[in-house]
Amino acid sequence: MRNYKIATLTIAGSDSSGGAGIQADLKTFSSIGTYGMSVITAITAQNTQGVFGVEELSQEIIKNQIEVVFDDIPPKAVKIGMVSSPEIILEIVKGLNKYNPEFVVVDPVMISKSGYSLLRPEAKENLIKYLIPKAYIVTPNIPEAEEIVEKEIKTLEDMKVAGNKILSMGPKYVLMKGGHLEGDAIDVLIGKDVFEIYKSERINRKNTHGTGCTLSSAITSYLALGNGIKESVRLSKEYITEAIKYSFDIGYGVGPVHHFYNFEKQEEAVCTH
Ligand SMILES: Nc1ncnc2c1ncn2[C@@H]1O[C@H](COP(=O)(O)OP(=O)(O)O)[C@@H](O)[C@H]1O
Ligand SMILES: Cc1ncc(COP(=O)(O)O)c(N)n1
Repeated sequence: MRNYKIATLTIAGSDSSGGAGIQADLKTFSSIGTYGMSVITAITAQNTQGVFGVEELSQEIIKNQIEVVFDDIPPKAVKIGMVSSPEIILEIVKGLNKYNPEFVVVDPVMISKSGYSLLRPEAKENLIKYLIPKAYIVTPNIPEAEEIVEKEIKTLEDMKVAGNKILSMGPKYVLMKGGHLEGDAIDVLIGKDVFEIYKSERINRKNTHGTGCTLSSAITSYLALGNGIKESVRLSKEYITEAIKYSFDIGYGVGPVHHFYNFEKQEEAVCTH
């Protein structure tokens, strides 16, 4: 059930092509039905073919954005994506400590699908030490989880082991995303008293730019709307699966998912009656 009076915030990088980062997050919030706000950490010159430039914003303007947003429209849930540098991470953690939002969803963005590094190597330590412990849920993909636990992940069993290791770093839940393995797209939710597997058929489409951003923003919206963790992940998995299924070719490279497939479906239903 949509409720545009419930505010959600994304703290992330801008993707000029609109498929990932801040733009994907705001589209997802809007599609699922929460009021979306943004704190921009970095600007990328990016399209469906790659990332061609990155400029980080100053700590000062990041702090400023966080404070004016929280002081005026406190978000029910916050999603954190590209954080780029050790200093930016510390600034965000300061903000989280000051305002203490109910739900913090951390998508530990490290490398874009096109292979460009979106997290400086020296920032990994702060990510693990300060940001991951603040998370209600952290949502690594396979390469990110491998980087965090410093171990290869090849099987579902490896995903469980790595997920438990990340859980021991302090978040309440870990969602290990299996999009990078072969076969069905299997994600695993791990918590102290929770273990759930979410499985969908692998969709044979190239348009997966921004899938991780979209999934984590969907979880943020569903949590903000009052769903429990298992239901939020189930609904988000359903949303990303359909968004990939309905994706269309735009640009010359790896295209975005269709964030508003649900609206198009509704229109089709109205037209046929
Ligand atoms: N080809 C696909 N078909 C169906 N689901 C997919 C596909 N690729 C990724 N997913 C799903 O999309 C979500 C994002 O996954 P993943 O690709 O692992 O993350 P990221 O975008 O961060 O690299 C997960 O729920 C994953 O299972
Ligand atoms: C600003 C920004 N944030 C996140 C991603 C990751 O998305 P993907 O893994 O689909 O490239 C990205 N490409 N750009």
